[in-house]
Amino acid sequence: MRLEPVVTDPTELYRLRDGVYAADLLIVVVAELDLFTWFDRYEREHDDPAGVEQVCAAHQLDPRAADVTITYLVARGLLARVGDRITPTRVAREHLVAGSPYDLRAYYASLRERPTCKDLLAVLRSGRPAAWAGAAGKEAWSDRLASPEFAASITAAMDARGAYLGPALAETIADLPARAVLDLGGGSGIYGSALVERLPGLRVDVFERPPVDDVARTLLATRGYAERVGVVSGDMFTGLPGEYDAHLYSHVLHDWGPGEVRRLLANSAAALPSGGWVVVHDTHIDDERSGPLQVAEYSVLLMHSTPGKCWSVAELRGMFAEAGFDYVDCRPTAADRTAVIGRRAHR
Ligand SMILES: C[S@@+](CC[C@H](N)C(=O)[O-])C[C@H]1O[C@@H](n2cnc3c(N)ncnc32)[C@H](O)[C@@H]1O
Repeated sequence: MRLEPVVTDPTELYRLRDGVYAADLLIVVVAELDLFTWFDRYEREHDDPAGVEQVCAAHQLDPRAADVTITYLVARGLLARVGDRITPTRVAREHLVAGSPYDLRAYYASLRERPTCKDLLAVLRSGRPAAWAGAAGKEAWSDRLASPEFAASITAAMDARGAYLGPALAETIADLPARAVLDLGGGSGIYGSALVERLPGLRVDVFERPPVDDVARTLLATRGYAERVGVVSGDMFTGLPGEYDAHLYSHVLHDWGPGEVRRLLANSAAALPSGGWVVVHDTHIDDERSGPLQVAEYSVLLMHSTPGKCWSVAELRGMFAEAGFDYVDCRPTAADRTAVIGRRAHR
C-alpha cells in the first residue's frame, strides 16, 4: 500500500491533540496550588528563588509530575530557570500572583471544576497516572491494552499518527547501514512499512505483545506488507531476539518511567551486536528543559495518562551511556518529533 505524497502540513493538528491537557494543568497550578504566588513569596522571604525540592515539599508534589509541570511552565514563559532555582517571569508576576491589580487567578479558577483538572491534581500529588480518557473503570491505558477492542482502537490511533510520521522517519534514518530492524512496541507496523518502502532491501519485524500483535498481523497482510514486515510476539521487558542490527523505539519510551526505560535500553544493548543501532523516535525536550512548548505540552498528556513523560535529549544521552550506547545524533523528523540515535559500543 503506497500512499499518495502528503500535500498539506498537519503539524498543528498533532499539536492540538497532543497538547490537550496542558491548559487544564495551568488551571490547576493557578487555582489549586497558587504556585506563582508561592514562588514569588518564597523568593521574597528567602532572598533567593525556590528549587524543585522546596516546591515538592511545600505542595506535596510527586517529583515526576513536578518536573513535567515546571518544564511546561518554563516553556510557556511563566517560570524561568536560574541554575537549579525557579523564578516567576514578569508576565506571571503581573497576572498570576496575589496582590497584583491585573491578577487573573479568579478567571482561571472559574474553570477549576473541569474533570481533567481533578485528575491532574491527583496525578500531581500521587504520581500515579489517571485512567485513560473515556475509561469507565480505573485501569491504566497499558493494562487496558489487554482488551482486544481497546487494543484495536488504540492501535488504529497510533497507525493514523504514523501515516505521516513514518515516511519522515524513514527518510531521516535512511543512511544508517542497518539490514534488520526490530521495531519494539511497533503497533500496527506502520513505521516498519514506511521503512521497507524507503529501503527495499531492509527487513523489519514488529515486536508486540498480544493482542496488538494480531492487530498488526492483520493490518500488514491487508496492506500487502506481510512478506517484508514480520510480527514477533513477546514482552519487550523480558528479553529480546538477537538477529537484528537496529532497534527502533517509536513513541514507546515516553510511556515509561526511568526504571523501565533503563531496562529496555539494557535489553537492547544485550541483544544488539557491537556497532548496532538504537533509534528513539519521539518528541524530546531540549537540553535546557525550556521547550519546545509543544513537546512540553505533550509531556503533560503523558504525565496524566502514563508513568512516563517526554524525555529530554540529555536524559536519553545519560541513559544511553549507562546501557552501553554511544550517542550519535538527534535529527528532526516531522511534527515536532526527533530521532535520537545511539550506537552499541564495542564490548
Ligand atoms: C504508544 S504505542 C506506540 C506505537 C508505535 N510504535 C508508534 O510509534 O505509534 C506503544 C506500544 O507499545 C506496546 N507495548 C506496551 N508494552 C509492551 C510490552 N511489554 N512488550 C511489547 N510491546 C509493548 C503497545 O502494545 C503499543 O503498541
